[in-house]
Amino acid sequence: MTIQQVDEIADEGRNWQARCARRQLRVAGCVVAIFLALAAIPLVSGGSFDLGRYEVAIAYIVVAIGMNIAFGYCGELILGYPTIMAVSAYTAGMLSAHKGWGVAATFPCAILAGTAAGLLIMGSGLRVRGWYLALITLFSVVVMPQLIVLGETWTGGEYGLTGILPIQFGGEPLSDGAMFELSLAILALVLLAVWNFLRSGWGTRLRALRDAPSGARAVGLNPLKLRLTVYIMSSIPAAVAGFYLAYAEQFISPDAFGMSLTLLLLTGVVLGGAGTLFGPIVGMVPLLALSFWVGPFSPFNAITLGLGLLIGTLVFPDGLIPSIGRLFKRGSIKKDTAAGSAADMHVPQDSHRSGQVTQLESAYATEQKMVVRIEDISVRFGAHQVLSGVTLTLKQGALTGLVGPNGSGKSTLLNAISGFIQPQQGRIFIGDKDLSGKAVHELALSGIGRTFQIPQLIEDATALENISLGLLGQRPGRILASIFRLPRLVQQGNDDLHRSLAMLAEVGLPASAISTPVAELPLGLKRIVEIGRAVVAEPTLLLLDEPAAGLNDEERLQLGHLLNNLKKRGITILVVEHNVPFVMQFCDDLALLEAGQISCHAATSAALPATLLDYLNHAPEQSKCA
Ligand SMILES: Nc1ncnc2c1ncn2[C@@H]1O[C@H](COP(=O)(O)OP(=O)(O)OP(=O)(O)O)[C@@H](O)[C@H]1O
Repeated sequence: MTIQQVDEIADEGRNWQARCARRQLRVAGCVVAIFLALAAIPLVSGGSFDLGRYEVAIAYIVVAIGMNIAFGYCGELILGYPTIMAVSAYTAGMLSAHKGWGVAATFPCAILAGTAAGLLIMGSGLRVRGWYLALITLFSVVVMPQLIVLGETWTGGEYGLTGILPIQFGGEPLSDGAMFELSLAILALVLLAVWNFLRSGWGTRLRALRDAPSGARAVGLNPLKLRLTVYIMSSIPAAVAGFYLAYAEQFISPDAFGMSLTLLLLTGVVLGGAGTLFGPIVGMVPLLALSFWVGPFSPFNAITLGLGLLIGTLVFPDGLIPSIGRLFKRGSIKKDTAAGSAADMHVPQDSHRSGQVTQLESAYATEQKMVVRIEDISVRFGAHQVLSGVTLTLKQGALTGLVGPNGSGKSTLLNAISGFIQPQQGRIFIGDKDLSGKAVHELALSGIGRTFQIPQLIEDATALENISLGLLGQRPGRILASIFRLPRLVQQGNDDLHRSLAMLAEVGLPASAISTPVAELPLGLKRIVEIGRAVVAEPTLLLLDEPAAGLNDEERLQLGHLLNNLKKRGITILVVEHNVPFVMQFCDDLALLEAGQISCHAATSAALPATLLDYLNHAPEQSKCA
């Protein structure tokens, strides 16, 4: 890549950062203006009935914001939020009504109880996904009102709980106006906390878990830890809303936490745009307005909500916010039609092939520079023995091509090395370190990077964001530091952004990839983005699964040059590839996998053994050596 091209990317990176900062400032300005306007409502509003309705509406919006973290950003179909609200509301209500506790004491109890209930309900998400998870969590919404009725001595049963003491300030109960301002303050704080949380890198982590779970694990993200974080973060707003409702109404009944609330929340999040920060607000406001217009207890309420969902999703299939965003973007996309062309790739020509490689496996094993050793790996699926005692040694900075017939187990071997499959026997060493039995994310953190036959990327994120995921996988992801936007974390985010930009330039992506969603890139560039994501974390071993598949001659050549450059950085590369000209041109040595074993391992710089030549000459016509 020329200095001019590197400068071009650095310029575009700076422009992109400036554009993002400007957009965030504009959005923050609008939000502050809206909140200030809303704060004036008590001055013009009719009275406590109207204010009470607005407070309920705001509480529901707070819950929808929490739901959006799990459902929108992480793709977890969790519907049990009314239950979390109920647990929190009843905890606060009962402690206040029966024990006379003040707000300072009931608040932590309610939030803890609500969050614990959230973890309990959502815990099944650690085992099941999709509709199973939806059904289990929905079940809690059906059961909760019955539990409340069963515990009527404490909860007041179906007639509701009364006697909740009002929130006091200076010995006086808060006025209706002050209660409304409190609800606004809660909404503002929750929105700010969630915004900070999502833009600190957690948003990218969660979207990776939603769209590319294997990719997320391959960069070092622990899905269990991520999901627990999501469950806690999405439960807290519901718990806060439940707590607030108990005090706002000073009366709670089981009817308030039923199925219709679930429907309202789901509709609002989907209609506004799941996975967008302001989607739940934009979706909930018209629905709540409709609901209040029809009457919350009217039989037409559910019908109106259902119609709203139907019409909304037909007209705005991705939700209101993405549709509005597309309208604004349309002009710029038209202008930028060349954004994703593979021909824009800027990969420097490598100056030389790697040095001599040794001939056979036994010889490799004695080399001082040996870094990766795969020993006696066996994998069986049921009765099907795919790998039987595969042993392979890879030298530092060498590019080894793993070839073999379809179904011979090449991808299985990559999966076994990277932890996606636990082999029945065998060991994997990087240097002296035995990595056998480790989980995928642990192996990623130990220096194993990989790509996939079908790229595992966040399709609606830009190439730059996808590459930065490689670094996010290495970071501990501190939740409180993210919410409070501690300067140390912001600095690290900036450093990571610059490293990701440098990687984008190094792998030869065009400057336009900084702001182009990868969904708009051709397959060749997607593969390069995946390589960038793996390499930015500076792996010791890079595993590539058919990176040249579907590429044209020019793109293959560019990919080969890129791999040569990565080798020069000392990265050991194992590439599964069917394309014979590609492996002959770029690989330092070739390993042939047949009948579950490495039948031959030799350097491409020397005369190839007959077994390997025979395989290469009988490879499919389109991939034969010219
Ligand atoms: N998770 C799995 N469960 C059961 N069988 C599997 C699984 N993964 C792979 N296999 C089987 O293992 C064998 C090897 O598959 P693998 O994908 O590793 O082959 P490959 O050499 O990479 O093939 P190709 O070159 O076509 O990609 C195939 O018969 C495949 O059906």
